[in-house]
Amino acid sequence: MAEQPSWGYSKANGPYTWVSHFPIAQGSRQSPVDLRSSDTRFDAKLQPLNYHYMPTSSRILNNNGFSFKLSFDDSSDPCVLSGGPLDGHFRMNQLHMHWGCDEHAGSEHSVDGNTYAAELHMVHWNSSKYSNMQQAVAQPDGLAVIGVFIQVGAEHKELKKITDLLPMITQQDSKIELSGLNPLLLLPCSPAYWTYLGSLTTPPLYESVTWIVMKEPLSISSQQLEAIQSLYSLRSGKHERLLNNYRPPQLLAGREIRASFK
Ligand SMILES: NS(=O)(=O)c1cccc(F)c1F
Ligand SMILES: [Zn+2]
Repeated sequence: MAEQPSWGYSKANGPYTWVSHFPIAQGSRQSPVDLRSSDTRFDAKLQPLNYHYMPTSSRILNNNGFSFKLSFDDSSDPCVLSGGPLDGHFRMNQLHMHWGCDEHAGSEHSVDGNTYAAELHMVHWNSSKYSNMQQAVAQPDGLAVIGVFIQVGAEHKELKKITDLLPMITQQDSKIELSGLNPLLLLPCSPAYWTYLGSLTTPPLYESVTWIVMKEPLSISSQQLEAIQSLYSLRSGKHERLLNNYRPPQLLAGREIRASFK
């Protein structure tokens, strides 16, 4: 079996090339999408989201070569999401971000064509139906990801616990302990969200995600955005800045986007 070239975000291996090794890239349930007002419908039956999130104990913050991710030990005192559009309980497995090289592009979802500086993803797996993330990740009802837009403004105190550590993990695969992060403080004040059925936005692009995108963005300082944008990757063998790690919007292909707000 030929070694699969590693995917990435450069011209040579970026989002427009992923279909060659991951044909589902042209599927009918791909993410991200542009959240267009003309495609969204207020759904009064949508429940509020329920978070049973505790300040986490020791966690690993590692860089997979394209982003940093905070992995949670989802066996003990898990952070659990339920309600909203979801059936059952979903355990948080990791959180990570996507960004670009300027503050007006970097999010994956967009709102009526408008993009943000970055987007936080909080990845949960369906612990009511599956035993772990690996089992759930390819199932159509396997994952729920909360997307939170990020714009430049006031400093974000809770995200500072992450951005302060980033200069220490600029090398690919470096890891560092982070404890005491409270994921609840990474959510915006407003409970308003959009929801639709989509996919992972990175290979293998499994169509297994119920997306929940929060309407209200978080603000971080320009210094915090700088720290995020200064992550380096050795993935291509060269020590280079990560210029961007966001996938462009995909076809809605007739899907419905529901809004929890009018
Ligand atoms: N960008 S993303 O949230 O769709 C994502 C990426 C990698 C693994 C995942 F489980 C996942 F959900
Ligand atoms: Zn993501």
